[in-house]
Amino acid sequence: MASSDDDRKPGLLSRLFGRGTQAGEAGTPEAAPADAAAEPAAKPDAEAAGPRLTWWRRLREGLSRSSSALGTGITDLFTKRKLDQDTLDGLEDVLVQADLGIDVATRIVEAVGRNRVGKDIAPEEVKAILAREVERALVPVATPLVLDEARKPFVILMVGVNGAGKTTTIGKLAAKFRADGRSVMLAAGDTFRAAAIDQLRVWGERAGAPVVTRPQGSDAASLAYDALTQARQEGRDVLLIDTAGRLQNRNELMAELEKVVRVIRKVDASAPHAVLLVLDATVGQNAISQVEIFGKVAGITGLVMTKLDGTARGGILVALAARFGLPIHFIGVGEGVDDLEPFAAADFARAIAGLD
Ligand SMILES: Nc1nc2c(ncn2[C@@H]2O[C@H](COP(=O)(O)OP(=O)(O)OP(=O)(O)O)[C@@H](O)[C@H]2O)c(=O)[nH]1
Repeated sequence: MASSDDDRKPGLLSRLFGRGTQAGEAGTPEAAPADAAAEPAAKPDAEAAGPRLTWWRRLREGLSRSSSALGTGITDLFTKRKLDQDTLDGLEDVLVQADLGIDVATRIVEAVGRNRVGKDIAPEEVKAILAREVERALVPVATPLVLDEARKPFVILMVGVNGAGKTTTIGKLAAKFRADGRSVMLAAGDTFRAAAIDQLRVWGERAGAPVVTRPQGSDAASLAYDALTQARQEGRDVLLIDTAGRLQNRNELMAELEKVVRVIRKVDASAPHAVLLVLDATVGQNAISQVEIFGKVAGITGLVMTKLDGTARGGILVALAARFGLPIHFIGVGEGVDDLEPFAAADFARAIAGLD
């Protein structure tokens, strides 16, 4: 059953989540779950007390582990040294270790080496070239998620491995869509984990979006079917469907995901209108096989990369962009509601290169 929240109160949402408020004012849901993972908007005390960080600062700080790994490698190589082949080889190693992928690494090394061998080159100059080449690789995939108003509801299916951040991302997206004045419904399709259902309920309450749930262990496909039927009847703008995390090598679970897609299409042959693969940046190269396999099973239309704040391997996003060319819609740099933003190529490139 959907909860009976009044979901047409964007004012409430802006009070709870709106930009320009203190993070610490983010409101406490009445039914706070016991599960720690179900406290999505909690912010560190220091941040709650201080002025809100702008997205740029959060991005810059979130990517600091990746940028300092790159920055240290570059500084060590390029300080007070004329550029030679050894330095360029060393640079390639640093870039590959930062998970940028061999194609982009080669392009950056070529760009740094062009007309500069035997000359002085400062680390800052290398970082600027790095930022420029990374941006060039990312521009084609930095595509916003466009909600087609003709689809009512616009159905978004969230897929990914366990713990990638699907439920949290749904909560953050629901808050964004509500802040834009859209009517949103959530479907707690992760029927394996009771905590995931509770977690989604809390996010739904916060965002003012009713959450369709079934008891733990229920059939995820039939829940998705019911949720879409209900969202249609109620004229919702957006339906976000959570799914249980599954490893890409577990065939039976992947088959279940196919079933969810098939069943959704019985209600609306054009649905799902977006299938977003949520990728945890900390997994590094494993993200590549996740994109390949989820792409085959569920027909991914776009990517969301989370936990860029928890890793030095943020470069994986660049490798994925170069390899698959799939749209990257959003990136996450923390657990709070404001820690997810549309993906912008230039900002990401400057942040990972450690430039201000
Ligand atoms: N640091 C950080 N943590 C995040 C981010 N996004 C999600 N998380 C955390 O990652 C953990 C897992 O997130 P969930 O949303 O429960 O992941 P899930 O994919 O729904 O997990 P399953 O239900 O097991 O499939 C939670 O503790 C989230 O708060 C992020 O961008 N940065």
